[in-house]
Amino acid sequence: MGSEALLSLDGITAGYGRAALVLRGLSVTVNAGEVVCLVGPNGAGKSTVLRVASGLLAPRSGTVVLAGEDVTGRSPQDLLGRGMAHVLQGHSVFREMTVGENVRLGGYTVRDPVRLRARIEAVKELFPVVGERWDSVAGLLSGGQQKQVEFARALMLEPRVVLLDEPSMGLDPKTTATVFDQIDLMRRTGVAVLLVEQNARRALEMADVGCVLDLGRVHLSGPARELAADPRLGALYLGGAAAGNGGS
Ligand SMILES: Nc1ncnc2c1ncn2[C@@H]1O[C@H](COP(=O)(O)OP(=O)(O)OP(=O)(O)O)[C@@H](O)[C@H]1O
Repeated sequence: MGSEALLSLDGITAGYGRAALVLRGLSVTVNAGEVVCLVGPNGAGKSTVLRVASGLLAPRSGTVVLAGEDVTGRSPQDLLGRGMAHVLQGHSVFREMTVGENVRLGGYTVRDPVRLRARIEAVKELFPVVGERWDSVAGLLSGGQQKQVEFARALMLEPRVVLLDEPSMGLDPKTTATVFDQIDLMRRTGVAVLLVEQNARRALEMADVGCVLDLGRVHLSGPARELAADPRLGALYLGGAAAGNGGS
């Protein structure tokens, strides 16, 4: 679906403080209605790619283009307002607040009450558990349910690009499948999804395009299912979370 490039990172170099560069000429493009999955060993720089895309880390060189506009170096708030949503690794729901309060936080800049109500209804439809547990304290939900609350919160502003950092982390296989189904639903709404996953095999089964990061750049890329079958993918993990045993 859709061939409109919504997010393009081009020739990105980036790093932290005086330490060696983490990204060294990285380029990746995500089209509307497409899931692009970044895989690679621990420390390869996958989360760093998402941080550069969402404005949390300014690149040293290279460009970030969102829906045709050069947004390199813009703040996370600015990028959020332009349609970039970043769901961080781990759990980021406010555990003491209700599901409804968490979701409403994602729409705090929506001034029009009619639009706000419409967005709430839209995310409840996409993630039924959000509606069912609206008044529950978020910390009482299971890990997978909390992840769906995070997704709902991220979609409140109708983002064009969603960055997902290891959404299956800590989830059992059944819940992981549910979360991946939800990512598929996001894709069907026309959102461009840039996904980081350790669970390479499962993620590549669902993604459209796969990119293997190594030494700070995209080392291998292509149609996700072809990449999943590429023996070089396993070799790059060097006995770590190899594609063949990363699935669960
Ligand atoms: N805030 C930070 N300050 C300094 N160095 C950092 C910071 N965050 C990450 N790094 C370093 O940058 C490199 C890439 O980290 P990053 O988290 O992007 O990798 P990753 O591929 O997402 O790893 P993982 O699969 O383990 O989550 C690592 O060497 C890491 O130590």
